[in-house]
Amino acid sequence: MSDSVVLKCENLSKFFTDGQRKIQIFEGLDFQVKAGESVAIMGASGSGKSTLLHLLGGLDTANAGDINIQGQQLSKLSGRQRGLLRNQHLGFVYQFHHLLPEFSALENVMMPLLIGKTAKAAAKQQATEILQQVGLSDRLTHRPAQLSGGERQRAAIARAMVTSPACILADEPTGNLDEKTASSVMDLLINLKEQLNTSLVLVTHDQKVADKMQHQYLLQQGALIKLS
Ligand SMILES: Nc1ncnc2c1ncn2[C@@H]1O[C@H](COP(=O)(O)OP(=O)(O)OP(=O)(O)O)[C@@H](O)[C@H]1O
Repeated sequence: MSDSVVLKCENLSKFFTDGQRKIQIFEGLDFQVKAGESVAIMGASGSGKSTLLHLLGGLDTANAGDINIQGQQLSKLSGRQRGLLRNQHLGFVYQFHHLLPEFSALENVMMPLLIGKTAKAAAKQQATEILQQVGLSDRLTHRPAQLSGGERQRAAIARAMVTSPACILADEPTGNLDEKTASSVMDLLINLKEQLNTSLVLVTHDQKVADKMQHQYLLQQGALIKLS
């Protein structure tokens, strides 16, 4: 495993305002993820886990502090540049698959490559290969509604991984699955991450899922505490 830092945040603070009231979610967070590392972020409901993941993915902006991804400081990028960085370096997996319903599994997985200007034939080949790796080679033309819950999450993982991103940001990726399916989807995610040396930052309530990660953090009362 290389020691290079893929994602780093320093002194990160976020609050929301509700009328006159300021709701501080967290303050002064420092956190970094090296190439190939896997990290679980745990914490009670409402502690700010999803908010942190949104900031790391450039989907929301911090009130203070810096986020650096692959050497690029998010606050210095335009919206377009942030979109490019997301497309090139990050992959996202959510609790609900967020596959586009009118497109097949293959088309959904090709999408990030096409957005990144990969030629259509090459995109089709790469998407087919990764769908084979996640065990969906006989589901290529199925639309999301024609897939099981576990299959949809496998397709969502394939879509997140197809660009070989530096880091995957996953928000409760197995939160909507039964225990057995969740376990096989997690094993698949970890397997692919190992093969591609992708870093993984995963938000979860589930201690069993967190135990599969190399490091664990707890978000509590606005602070991020390193547990392991
Ligand atoms: N856009 C917003 N405006 C105001 N408050 C918000 C906004 N987004 C989130 N919050 C508040 O910030 C807090 C943290 O929310 P967040 O979704 O990050 O928590 P979480 O730890 O991911 O919770 P859960 O485990 O239940 O998903 C919550 O109290 C939530 O109500």
